Amino acid sequence: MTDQVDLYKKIAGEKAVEYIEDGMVLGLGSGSTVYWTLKKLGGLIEQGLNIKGIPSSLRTEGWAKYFNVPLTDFSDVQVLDLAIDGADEIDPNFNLTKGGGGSLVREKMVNFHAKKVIIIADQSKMVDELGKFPLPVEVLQFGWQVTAQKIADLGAKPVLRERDGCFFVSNNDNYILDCEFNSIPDPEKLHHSLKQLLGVVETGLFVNMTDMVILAGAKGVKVINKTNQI
Ligand SMILES: O=C(CO)[C@H](O)[C@H](O)COP(=O)(O)O
Repeated sequence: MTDQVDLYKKIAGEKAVEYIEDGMVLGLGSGSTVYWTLKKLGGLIEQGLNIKGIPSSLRTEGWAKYFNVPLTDFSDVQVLDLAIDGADEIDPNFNLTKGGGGSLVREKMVNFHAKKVIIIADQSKMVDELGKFPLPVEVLQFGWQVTAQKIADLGAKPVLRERDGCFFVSNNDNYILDCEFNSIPDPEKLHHSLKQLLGVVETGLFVNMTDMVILAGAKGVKVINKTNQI
């Protein structure tokens, strides 16, 4: 990642806090862009802002604690006011590919239960069609080989994710298959086809869940609402 991309992530991440209001319960997404939101949020909390958040990954939980962001969970609140999250790809209909960091199940739960979802990203994440970024699919460890074969039958090349020479294990103790589809013309249809396969826990396709996208790039920061998309 270039310093420039890092800067765009910081700009988008910090911009998102403008939509946070006192008393809100927040969904705290995952990834390096969200890091900047959490850092900025920590500063506002120090100045008296009163919010609490549900983290969508153990990594986010660690950052939130570091920045003194009060945390809660679904035993305490069932509806969140606002979720702020990153993405790996965003299409013109605001469908997303997520899960590059391996937290897609918790991210989807947090976003699904939020009244409003804001996605923050650098400009490069905006694409004409999803699919260049291999689609992360969370699967049970048990029998992952047969699940991978069934996904391959749908036209993908699934690769079991590894980190540091070991199989990557998600926060939910599952594996991730990074599935090269190259082109995903109908994200909703593909999501449903994958969900029908035994062994698939969740897909990284987030369809019809995003209300606003904040994109930062060479031309500055752009806030795009679902109603006036590009
Ligand atoms: O879906 C995610 C993690 O599972 C992240 O939101 C996505 O990978 C974007 O990350 P980053 O902000 O680091 O580019």
